[in-house]
Amino acid sequence: MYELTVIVEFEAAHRIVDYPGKCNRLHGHNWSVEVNVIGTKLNELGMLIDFKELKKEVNKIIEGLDHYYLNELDAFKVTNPTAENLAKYLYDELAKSLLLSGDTCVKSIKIWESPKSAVCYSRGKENV
Ligand SMILES: Nc1nc2c(c(=O)[nH]1)N=C([C@H](O)[C@H](O)COP(=O)(O)OP(=O)(O)OP(=O)(O)O)CN2
Ligand SMILES: [Zn+2]
Repeated sequence: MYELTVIVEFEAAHRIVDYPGKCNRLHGHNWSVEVNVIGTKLNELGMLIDFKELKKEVNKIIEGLDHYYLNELDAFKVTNPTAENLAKYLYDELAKSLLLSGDTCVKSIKIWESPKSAVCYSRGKENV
């Protein structure tokens, strides 16, 4: 099994609606997103998936978040833009958009809200 990782970053503002504390107020983060893809079959170049291709797909999704107020986006108008919900959103969007061959699939999305706080989202293949 190969496990491949790319990391992308974006900046965005949010507020955690109904949070009993300061995170209820509008504030921003430099988010760091770690994408993990797994699989067993390498292509003719000896790659699971080209880092370049993977980053391109991740960045297409990130473009929709970068420098936005996340609570105003369709995905987070009702769902609180917590690190948990952002991780799942990124996982779902990437699983939809990524052209993967064989048994290659998105394993997990880990999103860092700060250098000390992160959430990792993953799920079994049966729920994809
Ligand atoms: N499980 C989660 N907990 C919290 C989330 C979250 O998304 N998932 N988010 C927040 C807030 O967004 C907040 O901005 C971050 O909280 P926190 O790390 O506590 O804030 P600071 O960076 O200011 O760290 P301090 O240790 O308080 O200085 C809260 N919790
Ligand atoms: Zn926050």
